[in-house]
Amino acid sequence: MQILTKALLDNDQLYPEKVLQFGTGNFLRAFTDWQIHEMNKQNLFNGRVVVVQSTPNGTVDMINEQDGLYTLYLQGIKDQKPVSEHEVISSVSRGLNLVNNYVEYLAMAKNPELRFIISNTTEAGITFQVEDQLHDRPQKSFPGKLTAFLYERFQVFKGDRSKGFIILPCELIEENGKELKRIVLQFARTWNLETEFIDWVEDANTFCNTLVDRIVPGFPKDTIKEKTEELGYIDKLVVVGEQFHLFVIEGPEFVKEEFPAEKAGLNVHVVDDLSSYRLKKVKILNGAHTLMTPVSYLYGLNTVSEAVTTDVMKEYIEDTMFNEILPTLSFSKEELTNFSEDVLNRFKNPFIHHYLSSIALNSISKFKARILPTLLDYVNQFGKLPNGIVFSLSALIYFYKGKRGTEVIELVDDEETLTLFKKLWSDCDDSEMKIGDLVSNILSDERLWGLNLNEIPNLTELVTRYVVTIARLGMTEALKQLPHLKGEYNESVY
Ligand SMILES: NC(=O)c1ccc[n+]([C@@H]2O[C@H](COP(=O)([O-])OP(=O)(O)OC[C@H]3O[C@@H](n4cnc5c(N)ncnc54)[C@H](O)[C@@H]3O)[C@@H](O)[C@H]2O)c1
Ligand SMILES: O=P(O)(O)OC[C@@H](O)[C@@H](O)[C@H](O)[C@H](O)CO
Repeated sequence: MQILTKALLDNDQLYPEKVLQFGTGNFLRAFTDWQIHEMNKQNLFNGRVVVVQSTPNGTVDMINEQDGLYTLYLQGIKDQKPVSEHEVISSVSRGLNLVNNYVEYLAMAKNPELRFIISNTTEAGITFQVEDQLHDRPQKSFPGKLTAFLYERFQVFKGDRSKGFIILPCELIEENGKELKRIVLQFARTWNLETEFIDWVEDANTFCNTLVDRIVPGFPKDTIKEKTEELGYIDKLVVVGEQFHLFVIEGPEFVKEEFPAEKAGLNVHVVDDLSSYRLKKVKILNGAHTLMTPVSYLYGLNTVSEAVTTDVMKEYIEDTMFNEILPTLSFSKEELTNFSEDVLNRFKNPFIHHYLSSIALNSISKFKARILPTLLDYVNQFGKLPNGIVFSLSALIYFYKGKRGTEVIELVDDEETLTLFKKLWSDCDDSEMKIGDLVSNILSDERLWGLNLNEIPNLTELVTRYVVTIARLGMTEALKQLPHLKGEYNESVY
């Protein structure tokens, strides 16, 4: 069987390179690269993407081996019917590995048609790294690399204001565009670059805040054999995503003209303020993912669809979403209910195997960003603890013991966090006193949570009670007991 390359395609339209993309992962290939492909099909964009790899485990070698081509499966409910479609995406021109191809990377700054910079370097990517220098090849951080590229552009076109970029970071952090710009300017100052360059970064470039939404489990490791037979060629870069997509860009009107995805019929919106979209999506969708992961995994389940369709778990997830997350949001009840029901239907997508283990990556910082604000809002608004959320926090602490029965859980988090949990759990037996000490130690750690959680009334006691129950009875039994353990907190507030 042949590998997917240009030789297998009839249509070999060579559009100019208009987009520089940082991050070679599944998500962007199923999201913005697909959107560009869709716009190209309608002659609305007529441009291609150069993908640059920043970390050693990227995919550029495979991208180049396949002439930038890959197959995207979009599976889910479309117009109320289950749909599975697949298509070869041809919007990527080539990939560059910055360790070997830094000269080619900087040379792209000379291309007058280059207009967009898109990134998804995970939440860890948009950071300032003090050791980065302008002359490094490459700089370690993504903003460091970007600053060096922008400086090259500024020099090549002698500060021409018409040669700046529209910058669309897709990392799931608050005000991603604003934060990226802040760090680029920090590098410019740290590297003592001219004030004219700083002015050019400010005036000629548009850093947009964005919000992305599409569930992309990535490479279909379970079904690749059947898919390869169906396709009739070998594709090492197959990506699976759901049908649903939403891209909200906070930016000026001209972005809509230059990135005419909405005109192409896609669910892409250029708006003045995306905060309400973000609040709903992160608190409800990502919040529910993060909330269910340790509980469902310890219960013995492996995927999101299993979790939202297994009776006791379904009840736990829905109860917590509707009674604890939703009441902290100030949108109409109807809007929140509809949004949550849509999210639950997306989670049930029978085609998609979205592994809880992949959502579990960096769970502590995800809990802090995606659930903790809801816990705090709930306590402030209602003067009591949200039990379902507290139970998830307890399950998370137990999850970081690293065992599901006899199976070892491959925890992926930063070194410091893993070392802390390992030490605390190795000193702990199942006695209430020891677990109480462990819980109190973890909750007090401001590096993990940004504040001392022991200061929240009754939280330490309730988490201890739940962790003890999980440790002694196991998750299945603990979950069954949750309604009784809730005691006085059991009534609904919504
Ligand atoms: N998969 C989804 O369903 C989905 C949906 C919306 C948003 N996202 C966001 O996408 C990210 C994960 O991306 P993915 O699903 O494509 O995973 P992935 O592992 O396929 O890709 C991650 C990419 O980030 C790069 N990267 C990782 N750490 C980096 C760092 N410190 N600096 C620079 N680059 C770095 C990797 O090289 C890789 O190219 C998450 O941050 C998530 O919030 C994912
Ligand atoms: O991608 P992560 O690891 O940051 O978070 C896991 C999921 O919550 C996330 O990927 C969602 O599926 C996505 O944000 C939906 O748009």
